[in-house]
Amino acid sequence: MNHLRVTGGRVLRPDGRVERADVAVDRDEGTIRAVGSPSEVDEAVGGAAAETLDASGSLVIPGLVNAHTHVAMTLLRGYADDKPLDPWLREDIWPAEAELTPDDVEAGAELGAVEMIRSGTTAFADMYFAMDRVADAVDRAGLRARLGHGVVTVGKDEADARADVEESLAVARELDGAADGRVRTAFMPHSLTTVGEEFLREGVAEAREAGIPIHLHANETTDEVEPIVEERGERPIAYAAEIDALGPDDFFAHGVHVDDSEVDRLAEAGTAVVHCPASNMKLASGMAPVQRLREAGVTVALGTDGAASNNDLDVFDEMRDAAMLGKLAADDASAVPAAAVVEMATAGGADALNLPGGRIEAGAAADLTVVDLDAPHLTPVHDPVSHLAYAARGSDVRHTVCDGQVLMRDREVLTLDAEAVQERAANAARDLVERVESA
Ligand SMILES: N[C@@H](CCSC[C@H]1O[C@@H](n2cnc3c(=O)[nH]cnc32)[C@H](O)[C@@H]1O)C(=O)O
Ligand SMILES: [Zn+2]
Repeated sequence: MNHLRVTGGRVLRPDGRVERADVAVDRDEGTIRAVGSPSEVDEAVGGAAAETLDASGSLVIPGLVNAHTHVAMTLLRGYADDKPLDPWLREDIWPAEAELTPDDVEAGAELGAVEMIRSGTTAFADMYFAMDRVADAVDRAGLRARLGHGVVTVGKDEADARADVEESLAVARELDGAADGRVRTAFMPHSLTTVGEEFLREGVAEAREAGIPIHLHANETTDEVEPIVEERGERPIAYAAEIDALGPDDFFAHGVHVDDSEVDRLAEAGTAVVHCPASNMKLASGMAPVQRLREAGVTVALGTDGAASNNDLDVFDEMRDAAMLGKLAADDASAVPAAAVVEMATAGGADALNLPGGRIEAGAAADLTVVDLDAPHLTPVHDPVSHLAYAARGSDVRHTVCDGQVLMRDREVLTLDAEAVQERAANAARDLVERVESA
């Protein structure tokens, strides 16, 4: 067996316990072979020689999952801030995106990949365009992702709108299984208000036939809920169900303005919600009822959303924001506790995206993050799970492993040339802004 051994650390197990253990990874299979004491692991792997990753003084956790982003928006980080969603998109973001080339998308996706690897994220969901270039970046980076082309039909003529739907379906069919199976796909209408009903119905029907899941922005702002209620006399989640977009493999971003009936429908349907607390705070969209969603049995994952509304891709920040905002939203300091946000960022994310990973146990995908606890801001360690939620940062990540491959060792990214990626992205962003200004 071609074997990687993570040694000397403490390991976060699926039941939330933290125990001293080694982890043996079968690199050919990309799976975890054994978790246990050094001698137990020796026995399980038959003494096979191994590459080792030192985890002493560190915590080994499942690779974090960023379940909703637009990764190439790293190029627009800090480009337009301090506005609500609708004018922010229409006045700043969409005009800039109109000038983005496929090369830019690739440069931004690579930058995002470096940022994610460095902060311990091993899997993400991405809604954008030029997705073949995003898939290439995922392939080179060694990450895992569920990718889709975002469809917008408002303001487009019939032919353009239909072409956008067709492109999303084609991308979902063609890219599924790319990067040695680490890329999976979804049909991704942008939202229930930016895609017209007939296009939603047609696209969803085709996606269903092909077994492709659906991802969209849902109930993000009141501006998005009210027109649906006014026009249809029903709330967005009911509308989603009516057009057959509320299935057990589907996952919706935001779910900020969902009422009790919608929470129950999501739970019954098994549709996951990706909570994006930083984006919701920054755009002043509102507070998602995370505690209520979880109590109802909805799978809740965490997402950063794009870097232009966050402004980074660090899932550690998202854990802390989710805990803080969840308490404020519920008016209860015991709501959304540390263990809950850690679960949302790991198993919850993997379950929402229906991707392997999210749990450190024999047979699971070898997607692991090793967090260095030897730092002043992480001392003392009364409770490592508390530290993950409330005190650790992405920069505390030491090693990142995805699908059994070491993507970062001792804070050095191995799969991409981080410096070159950063320089290319900075140049692409500068040129982009020049084009936007002269357009
Ligand atoms: N094919 C579409 C692109 C859709 S990609 C997904 C879109 O979501 C946008 N976006 C980013 N963050 C948010 C958010 O928080 N809510 C809604 N849309 C967002 C993003 O800028 C991007 O335009 C077109 O040609 O316009
Ligand atoms: Zn988004």
